Amino acid sequence: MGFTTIIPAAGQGKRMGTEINKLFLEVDGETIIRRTVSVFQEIEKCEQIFIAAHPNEVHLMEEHLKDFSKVAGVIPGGKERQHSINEVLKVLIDTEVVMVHDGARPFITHEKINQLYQETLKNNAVILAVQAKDTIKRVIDGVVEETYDRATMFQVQTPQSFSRNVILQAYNLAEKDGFIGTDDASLVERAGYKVHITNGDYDNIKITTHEDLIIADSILERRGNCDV
Ligand SMILES: Nc1ccn([C@@H]2O[C@H](COP(=O)(O)OP(=O)(O)OP(=O)(O)O)[C@@H](O)[C@H]2O)c(=O)n1
Ligand SMILES: C[C@](O)(CO)[C@H](O)COP(=O)(O)O
Repeated sequence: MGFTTIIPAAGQGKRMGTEINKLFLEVDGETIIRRTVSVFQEIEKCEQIFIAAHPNEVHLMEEHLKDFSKVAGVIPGGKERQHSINEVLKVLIDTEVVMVHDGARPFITHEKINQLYQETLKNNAVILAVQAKDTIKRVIDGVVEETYDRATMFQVQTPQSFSRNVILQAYNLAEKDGFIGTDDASLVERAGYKVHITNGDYDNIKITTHEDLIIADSILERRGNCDV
């Protein structure tokens, strides 16, 4: 038994501010999306990878990733990240565990993916998270409403991993209710399941703005370009 990976890659990269989808930008000579896909390609338990691509970039993405044998399909994505993932869920068969991982997080490691997979076999819904380093406050109209106990605050990452029936049920319910969440786990939570966390990695950044490219270079330099 193994798992299927869904990689949402259909965004516009508006906050990056480049003309092309940020996932086609290169970090140290390799595109962000190829870096992300190659980590999953090398994981023995990853059986297949589906990519959600912008409808205008499906062919480009297929060509760009054609040498990855585990890429089983490039599916046209939707308006929001959640819609893109939902389009892939509709074509998924023959898998018991589904991992969703942002195309924009190329520094995920083999160790973290394998750890997450093992945890998903014990619990049906598991996500990577790191302890918040800053104090988190709830703010409305520029005024602080509440300060949270930092010990209970976590920043969540991807991959987020689920038994197939759990993620399918959660996505169907969200679609029925017109609910849009900023991550997959929030859909699973509102469907009534317990979502567990396992230790993430502060290097597992989501490349979102231009400054993140500088951080990306420094992560690669520290890793010597090989430690995944
Ligand atoms: N309609 C969308 C929007 C986002 N994504 C993907 O979801 C991941 C996380 O999204 P984010 O980093 O916010 O990427 P963008 O949406 O491209 O960025 P922005 O919000 O700045 O436009 C990315 O891999 C992105 O390609 C997607 O598949 N479909
Ligand atoms: C799913 C996610 O990466 C968890 O941190 C994040 O919520 C994606 O957010 P975005 O708005 O699509 O960048």
